[in-house]
Amino acid sequence: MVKKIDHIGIAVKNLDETLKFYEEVLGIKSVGTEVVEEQKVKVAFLPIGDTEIELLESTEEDGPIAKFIEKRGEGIQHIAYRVDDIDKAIGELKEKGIRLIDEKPRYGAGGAKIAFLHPKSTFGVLIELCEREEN
Ligand SMILES: C[C@@H](C(=O)O)C(=O)SCCNC(=O)CCNC(=O)[C@H](O)C(C)(C)COP(=O)(O)OP(=O)(O)OC[C@H]1O[C@@H](n2cnc3c(N)ncnc32)[C@H](O)[C@@H]1OP(=O)(O)O
Ligand SMILES: [Co+2]
Repeated sequence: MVKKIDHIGIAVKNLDETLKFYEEVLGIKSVGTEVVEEQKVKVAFLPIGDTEIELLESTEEDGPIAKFIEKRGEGIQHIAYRVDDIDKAIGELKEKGIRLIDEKPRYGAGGAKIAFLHPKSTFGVLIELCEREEN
């Protein structure tokens, strides 16, 4: 079902400050930022090897990233796995009784189709499924 790690999602309080660390200290460059209103986030993508780091800052006080930081502090919030066919993957997971946050794909950054699985059903990790065109 899963092809590779599409990205690792990291919740941060201040995207600009965090970007300085990634770009200037680690030398991993961002390919741009984008606001995804539905998820109440501003994101930056930083490709590294065959995958990407996704830095997420909340745009609203009640968004999932704001809530995560309030409860757990800054840090890794989700792991996104690339799938070829997200509708098929959702169907298979549903059949297996896995708790889905999204029963239908939504649109994420870069126009990807995304869907989240509940961490209570995945041994404690919030998993995002992600279908997109490019590598
Ligand atoms: C832009 C897009 C893209 O890539 O293109 C994105 O990534 S958007 C990325 C941001 N969007 C999302 O995360 C959307 C999907 N997320 C959600 O729907 C929510 O954040 C939930 C995952 C359902 C958590 O919601 P909420 O905090 O209200 O629920 P809750 O307090 O009832 O938490 C239920 C239990 O799950 C745990 N929990 C909560 N968030 C967690 C996380 N990120 N990783 C692992 N465990 C987590 C809590 O500690 C709690 O455990 P205990 O009961 O043991 O204390
Ligand atoms: Co993501």
